[in-house]
Amino acid sequence: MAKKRVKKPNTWDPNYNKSNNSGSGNDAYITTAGDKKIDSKNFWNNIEPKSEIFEQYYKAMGIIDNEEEFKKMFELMGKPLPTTFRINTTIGKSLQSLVIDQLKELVSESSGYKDIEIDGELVELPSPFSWYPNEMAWKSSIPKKSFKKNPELSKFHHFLVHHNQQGNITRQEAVSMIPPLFLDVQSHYNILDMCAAPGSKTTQILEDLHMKHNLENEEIIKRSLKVDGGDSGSSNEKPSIYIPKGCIIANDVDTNRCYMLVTQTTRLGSPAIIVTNHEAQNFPLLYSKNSDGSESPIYMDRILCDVPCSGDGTTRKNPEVWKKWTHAGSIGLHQLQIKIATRGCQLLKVGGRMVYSTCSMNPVENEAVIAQIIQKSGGSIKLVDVSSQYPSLIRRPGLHSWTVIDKAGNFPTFESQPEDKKYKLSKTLWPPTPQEAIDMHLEYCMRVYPHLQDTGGFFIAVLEKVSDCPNQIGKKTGPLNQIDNDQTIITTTATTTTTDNTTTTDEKTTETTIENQPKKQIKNDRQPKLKERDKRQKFFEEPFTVPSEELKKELDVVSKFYGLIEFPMGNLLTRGKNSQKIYWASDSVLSIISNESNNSLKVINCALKLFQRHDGLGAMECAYRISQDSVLWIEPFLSKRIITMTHDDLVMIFKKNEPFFTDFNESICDQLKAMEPGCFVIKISGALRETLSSGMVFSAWRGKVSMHLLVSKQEIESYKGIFHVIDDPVSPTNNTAIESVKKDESKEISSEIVQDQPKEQKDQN
Ligand SMILES: C[S@@+](CC[C@H](N)C(=O)[O-])C[C@H]1O[C@@H](n2cnc3c(N)ncnc32)[C@H](O)[C@@H]1O
Repeated sequence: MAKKRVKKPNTWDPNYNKSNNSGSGNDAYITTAGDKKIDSKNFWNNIEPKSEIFEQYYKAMGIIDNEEEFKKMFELMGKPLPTTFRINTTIGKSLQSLVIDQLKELVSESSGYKDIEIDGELVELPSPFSWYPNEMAWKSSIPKKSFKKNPELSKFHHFLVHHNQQGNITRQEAVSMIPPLFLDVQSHYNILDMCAAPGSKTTQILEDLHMKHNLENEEIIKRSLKVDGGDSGSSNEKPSIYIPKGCIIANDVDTNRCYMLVTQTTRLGSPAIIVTNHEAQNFPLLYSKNSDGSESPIYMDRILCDVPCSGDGTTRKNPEVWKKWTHAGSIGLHQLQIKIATRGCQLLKVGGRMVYSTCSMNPVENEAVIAQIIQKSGGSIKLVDVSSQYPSLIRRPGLHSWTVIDKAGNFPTFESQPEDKKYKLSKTLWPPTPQEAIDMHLEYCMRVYPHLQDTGGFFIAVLEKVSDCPNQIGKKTGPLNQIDNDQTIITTTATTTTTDNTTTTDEKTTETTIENQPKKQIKNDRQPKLKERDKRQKFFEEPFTVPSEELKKELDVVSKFYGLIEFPMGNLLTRGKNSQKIYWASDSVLSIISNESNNSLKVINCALKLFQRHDGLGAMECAYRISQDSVLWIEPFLSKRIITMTHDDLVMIFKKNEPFFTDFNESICDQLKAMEPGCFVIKISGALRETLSSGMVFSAWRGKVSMHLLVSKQEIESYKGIFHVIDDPVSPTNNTAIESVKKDESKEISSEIVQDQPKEQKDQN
């Protein structure tokens, strides 16, 4: 389904990250590469990109044996990152190729994009990454200040802003795109993203989850357009096939960051997502109900374990790393990383794949963690050799040995530590024996160093589960088979502070195996105990539920009102007492949410908001409005209350805000008059890209004599800019307009994150 996205914040706006204060994850840049601020002392906050102990540590570690190369790497680590972005896959294949064609044309030599010099320096051409499939990811090293200085460059900037606004491209750091690629997502998979916020990888995975059906159904889209001339929006094909069978559960321990996840993923508008708020190391095993009433554990097909880390590969966007780097940073996180990865292994399906990643180069957070989980797994977890996948991605093999150094010295082995230190540093920090390292193929891990392809530093390991783990949860096996050996309860007394994407953790851990628990308690308690801290941090989110019989009757009225044809009414969920909001869930999401055995799942948000009830507008046939977030999805199912308009009609609506029916041509005026008051859908006619708005869909309100769009003010202002209803906000000659739109967008982003998100959650009733 060719989907055009709306409500995209402008991530090229230098105010963007300041206002959303996302502060972490791989895409939480303070500003864009090449921006004036990056080059100035402001970006580095007067921090000199240098640290003796940092450099010395990696030199001693011998991660790169060639001295020149090592020097080159550290020099680059003190320079800003290029701007990188992905073309979204959910927009459909035709639109994808159109965006790529436009990009190529824009940066081609024939467009005058040759030997452009700015301030005496030759500008490098934007180009696709050779390792990313189908030219869907690009890099640009053009400094922002240059956009104003050259008309060809300003056209490129215009392109970026426009397509970002339209949701056709997403800004994402290059290394952050790697782990989802190795997850090898299929649309029927259940996927768990254990530490997901702010959600750049989740978004990419979610797109992949939807991609297969997009490719498969491209032909179907064309056929249905032919049948109805492309303007009625209805289709002869069953539209429900567009929804992936699987789902992604995006989890994060930090509630505020979970709301960022909601913002990121809502933009994609998917019914196949659940956002949860758990400690990843205690993430509960979920169950599905079988037709005979029994239950089966849901093991995940894919798990992304992008753990909190010291982030010392992120110096190019987080200059603070230079100031804060210590030996202890990685050591303090090592145990938590092991626990999260261990839980991931327990929740993984046999035959499933888990990708472990960090934006740290420290083996203590990487190979040491992998070695430990393989050793503990009794042969059930293996590293996968992915050297033949994405061969043009330049990477170095995982290390077989390393040294553990703390600020007091350098300890070649665990045993060589002074006695008084031994209780402080865990043995797992040290490398396995050389033979063990060979046997577990630590070289299959991947190290991406900044200088290899002008990125940040990153570590990725692809693991496969070949059999049940020794302490497999959810299995009634072995001596513990009288009870549902569900959990190894990990009680972690931890103070986890997350700043940017570095996390400092001070923790003491006790693992209590099932034997130590009173039987009765375990039997009745499938989910891990809430930690004291979690109990204090009460969970206020209202649960999602399946509609009551009474609500189902109301929804039948809604279905008739909009003339829904073949819409999966059984896949609806509601939230809160008054059922004001109705959500559309994929089969997997529905199966998880509707099973009361999963009630302890702390769901922040899930599925796709479809309808919102608005009472108090006087008597009307249907009080449920279609949410703008889901209008693209529901439009193919509508047989009523849909009006096709032209680009010019849309521009007129933007100009007048609330035009009278009589402001439209006779045909539209008659259609409006013939409708009962209430929500309706506007589809803009025209073949792909015939006009800027062709194919766009809007939720709208039919009043007594006039109509208006049910779209936020900020979005309307952005559209006005794009459609030249006001001065072009991205024109290089119109700085005042740029500033005003940027201001609005930053307001929108910050209010979405700071106010709307929690509010949205609060009034889910
Ligand atoms: C490196 S960031 C993840 C970036 C994210 N995967 C992305 O691509 O946008 C690590 C995340 O782990 C979260 N975190 C820290 N400790 C955690 C825990 N015990 N369980 C789950 N999440 C945790 C942090 O809040 C942070 O959002």
